[in-house]
Amino acid sequence: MQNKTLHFTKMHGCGNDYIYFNCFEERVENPEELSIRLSDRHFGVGGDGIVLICPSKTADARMRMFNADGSEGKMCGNATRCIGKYLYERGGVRKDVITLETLSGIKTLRLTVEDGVVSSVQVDMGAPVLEPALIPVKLPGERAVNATALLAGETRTFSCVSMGNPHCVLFTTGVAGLDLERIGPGYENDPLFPERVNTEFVEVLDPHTLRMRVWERGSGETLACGTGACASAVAAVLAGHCPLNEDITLKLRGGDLVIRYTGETVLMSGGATFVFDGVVQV
Ligand SMILES: N[C@H](CCC[C@H](N)C(=O)O)C(=O)O
Repeated sequence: MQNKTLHFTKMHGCGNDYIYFNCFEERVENPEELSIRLSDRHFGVGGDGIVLICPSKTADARMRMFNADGSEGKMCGNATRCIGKYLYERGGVRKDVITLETLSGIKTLRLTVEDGVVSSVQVDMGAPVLEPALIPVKLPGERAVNATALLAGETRTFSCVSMGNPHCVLFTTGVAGLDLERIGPGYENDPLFPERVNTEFVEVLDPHTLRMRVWERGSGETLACGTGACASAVAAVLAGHCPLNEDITLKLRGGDLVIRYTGETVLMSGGATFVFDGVVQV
């Protein structure tokens, strides 16, 4: 049988890089296996996973994203901004307000366009979820904010927030020096989290600035995590480190995101970048 090829576009949001497929034009079979193979930075294209941009009956497009280990994520903040840019500049969706169907509901994207080029995207990420059973995390009570429990082998204080996907946020110092390759898997796979968890390590620089590193479920350390930045900002507001309804800059290894928790919803603003196009044998 002749080898099938697929066209892809490599994009990143703050260095969180994915391999994008336009499924309005080409069908992707077995995305789980494809993500594992193509995410490999030596034997594949290289990326934190793959993202499918698909037709939708209820929005301008539908997103499916797969981590580098093939697991499907229910939401991906950095990918939503890249999809907004892709749809406007290459997908014929010439609107500055675009809707995107995800496994965590329909998100509204507001594009800043300069001379036909999308320079920034604001995503309404929706309300954070704090009920432990909905994150999910095996902790008692109505919310797991500033909870103290055994986590990754030690008693620690942390907050759990879902932005459609599960996050565990720890406030600490010396974030730049953490050995995430060594400690990350212990958090990701802790039995407190029945669906595993994305873990953010956050340093409060001032009431409007947080430094964050992340160990992502299914992809390891990434240079940025949009949902993680949102979860970190919500946890910081709830802990009294940052103000409600004001812009908070999240300084990530791959760039900055601006997050605002209004009390009802979370707004995420940041860039999106085309890197290259290619054709892959599948
Ligand atoms: N690893 C995440 C999905 C990607 C989230 C992240 N890249 C973002 O930008 O939100 C999960 O399994 O829930």
